[in-house]
Amino acid sequence: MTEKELIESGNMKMDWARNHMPVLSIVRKKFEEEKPLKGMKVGMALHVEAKTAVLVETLAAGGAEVAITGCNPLSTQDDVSLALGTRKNISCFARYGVESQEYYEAIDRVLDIKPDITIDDGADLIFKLHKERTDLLPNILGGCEETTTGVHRLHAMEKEGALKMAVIAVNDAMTKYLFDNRYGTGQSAWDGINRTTNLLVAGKNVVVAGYGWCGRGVAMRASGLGANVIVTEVDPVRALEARMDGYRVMKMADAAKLGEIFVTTTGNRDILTAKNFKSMPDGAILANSGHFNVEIDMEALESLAKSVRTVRHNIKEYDLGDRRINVIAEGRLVNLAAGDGHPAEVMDMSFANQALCVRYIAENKLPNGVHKVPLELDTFVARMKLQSMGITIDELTPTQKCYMSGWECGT
Ligand SMILES: NC(=O)c1ccc[n+]([C@@H]2O[C@H](COP(=O)([O-])OP(=O)(O)OC[C@H]3O[C@@H](n4cnc5c(N)ncnc54)[C@H](O)[C@@H]3O)[C@@H](O)[C@H]2O)c1
Ligand SMILES: N[C@@H](CCSC[C@H]1O[C@@H](n2cnc3c(=O)[nH]cnc32)[C@H](O)[C@@H]1O)C(=O)O
Repeated sequence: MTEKELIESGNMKMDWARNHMPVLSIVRKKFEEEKPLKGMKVGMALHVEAKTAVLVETLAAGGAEVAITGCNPLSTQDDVSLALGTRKNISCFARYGVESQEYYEAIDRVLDIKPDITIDDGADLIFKLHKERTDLLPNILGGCEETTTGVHRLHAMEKEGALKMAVIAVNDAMTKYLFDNRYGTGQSAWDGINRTTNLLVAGKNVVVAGYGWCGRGVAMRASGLGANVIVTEVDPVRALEARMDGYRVMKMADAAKLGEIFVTTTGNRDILTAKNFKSMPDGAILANSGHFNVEIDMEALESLAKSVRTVRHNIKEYDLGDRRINVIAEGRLVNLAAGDGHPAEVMDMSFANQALCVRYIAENKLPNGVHKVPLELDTFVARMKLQSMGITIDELTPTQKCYMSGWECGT
C-alpha cells in the first residue's frame, strides 16, 4: 500500500471505532466545548490502533498537544499510526515490529515533549521517567495506568518510596477491569487465536493459566466455543471459584500433558516452561494474553527446538524431535499481536475513564502515589454506557434508602 492508501485505511478504522464508542463521544463533546486540557501536553505509550487513536483525538479535542508511541512491539497498526500523525497537535512515533532499541527510543521521543500528564499501559513511560529522565519529573502533574501489571508495579514503587509522581490506576475502575479484562480479553483472545489458526475449538482441551479477570473471560468464552476447560491457579480462592464455575483445576505439570490449546493470563513469568513443553501433546498451540512475552518461556522453547519454522502467518512451529509446539505471535499478547485488540464497545469504557482521569489530573493537584479512579467518574461511565445501550434502571425510593443505610427504619 502507498502511504496515502495506508492513511486512508487508518482513517477508515478510526471512523468505525469512533462510531462504536458512544461514551467517549460524550466526553469528547464536552472536551470540545470546555477545552479542559488547553495548554497541556500529554505523553502516551499505548497499543497504537484505532480505539486508542479515538482516545488520542479526544484529548486533542480537549486542547492538549499529544505525543504517542506503542506499548508492545507487535501491536502497532501502521495505517492508524500514520493517520494519527496527520492530525493537528498529534505526533505518533509507533511502528509495527520495532526492535528493542527503537521501541525505547520512541518512548524517549514522547518524553521529549515534556509532558504534563502521561498515559501508560505497562508503565514504560513512568519507568523511563524514574530511571533516566528524572529532570522531567518536577513538571509532571500525574499519570494514568491502563493495565493490571502496570498498577502492580506502581504499587511496588510506592511501597519502596520510589514513586515520585501521582498516578491514577485506571485499570482498577470497575467500568474498566470488569468489562475490558473479562469480556474484552475473553472475546479478543479467541478472536486472535481463531483467525490465526483457523482451527476448531469445540472438543479440545483448553488450558487457561490464571483465573483472574482475564482468565475468567478466556475460560468462559472457551467453554462457550465447546472446549473442555482446565484452569491452573496459585490462589486457592480463585482456584475454588474456577472449580465451582465448572472447570477442571490442576497443576500446570498435569494440565500440560492434556492441553491442546494453552492461554496464559497471569501477568506473571515462566508459566509455561521447558518441563511443560516436553510433556505437551504433539501440535499443542500456545498463546499469551497476559503480560509482555515472559509468560511462555520462549528462550527455553528455542533452546529445546531442533528446528523452527513459520507454519502460518503469525504461527511458529518449534520441532522438539518427538513433538511439535506452535506459538502464536511470538508469545506476545495474542489479542493485539494476532488480532485487532478488544472490541470497540469495551475500549469505549476503558478510554472514557482515561480521558476523564486526564481531565481530573489537570484540574486537581494530586499528591505523589497511586490513586483510585474517583467513584463519581466510574459511575458516570457506567450510566453513560447504559444510556447509550438504551437501558434504564430502577432508583431507590427514600424509604428504601433509609432501610438500606439506617438502623432505625427496618426490622
Ligand atoms: N490481553 C489483554 O488485552 C489484557 C487485558 C487486561 C489485562 N491484561 C494483562 O493480563 C494479566 C492478568 O490481568 P488480570 O486483570 O486478569 O489480573 P488478575 O490479578 O485479576 O489475575 C491474574 C491471576 O493469575 C494468577 N497467577 C499468578 N501467578 C500464577 C501462576 N504461576 N500460575 C497460575 N496462576 C497464576 C493470580 O493468582 C491471579 O488470579 C496482567 O498482566 C494484565 O496486565 C491483558
Ligand atoms: N504493554 C503490555 C501490557 C499488557 S496490555 C493489556 C492492556 O491492553 C489494553 N487493550 C486491550 N485491547 C486493546 C485495544 O484494542 N486497544 C488499546 N488497548 C487495548 C487493555 O486495556 C489491557 O489493560 C503488553 O503489551 O504486554
